[in-house]
Amino acid sequence: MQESQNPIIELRQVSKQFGQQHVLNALDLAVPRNEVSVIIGRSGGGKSVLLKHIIGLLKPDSGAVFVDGEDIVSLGNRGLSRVRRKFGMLFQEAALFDSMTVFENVAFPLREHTRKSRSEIKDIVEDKLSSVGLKGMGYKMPSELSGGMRKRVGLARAMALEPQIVLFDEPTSGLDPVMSAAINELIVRTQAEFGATCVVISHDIQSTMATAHNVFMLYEGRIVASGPPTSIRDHSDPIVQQFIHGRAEGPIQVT
Ligand SMILES: Nc1ncnc2c1ncn2[C@@H]1O[C@H](COP(=O)(O)OP(=O)(O)OP(=O)(O)O)[C@@H](O)[C@H]1O
Repeated sequence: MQESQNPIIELRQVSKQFGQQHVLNALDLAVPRNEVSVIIGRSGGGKSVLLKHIIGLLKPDSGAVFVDGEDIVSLGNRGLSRVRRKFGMLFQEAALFDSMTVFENVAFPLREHTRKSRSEIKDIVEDKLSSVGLKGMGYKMPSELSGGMRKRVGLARAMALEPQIVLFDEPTSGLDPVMSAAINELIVRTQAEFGATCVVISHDIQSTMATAHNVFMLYEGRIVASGPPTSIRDHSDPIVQQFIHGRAEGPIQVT
């Protein structure tokens, strides 16, 4: 099989429980390369736990996690930090350093992880800021920015090391529809321009349908449906239908 056909992230039979609570239940997931994949599911359904397994912040009780063909479950700290270099991550609240300027925030991973010169770093930071529509904004402090702008700075920082995979944790939560559309466009553009694999965690169905090449629905610790947005929209499973149409009535119990 050609490398391009191998999934970039693969979870095989991954189970994880906290106390008596089974969060992941023999979960299988294969994320294709160089596409936008969106993982949807209920609040508290285990999406963040799944994400933490992908970057090795949590280890499964059983099962295997492969990143770029490498089983990461048995890796120690050194191996994990090497693997994590393949990832950029945009956290829910952008997680900027409030005491640093926008420029310093984006420059941070370059200073931490590379030996690039000041002028090289300056060029990269300016390039990343302009690719997220924030050209010339490097001197601002995060507190001076809107929520959407902060997310864009977060994305510029996540892209600074030109990662193979960018993880987005609820990128549109708390944003108005216009700003959500702008962020969605940015995700699609990030994928297309950088050829990155984008993995998005979301319960924003409209954004999912607009951005995803592939949708995976997580329910009761397993992926219960996967495929392109159209196939998810027309899926026959009543659980999928209830979730994507946001109905209170149906097999999913509101607790
Ligand atoms: N370290 C932990 N210890 C104990 N329980 C945990 C831990 N991490 C997560 N959980 C539990 O696992 C379940 C899934 O949590 P998770 O944060 O993955 O949900 P989620 O799908 O990301 O939710 P949301 O959409 O609301 O962010 C929750 O019930 C949570 O309390």
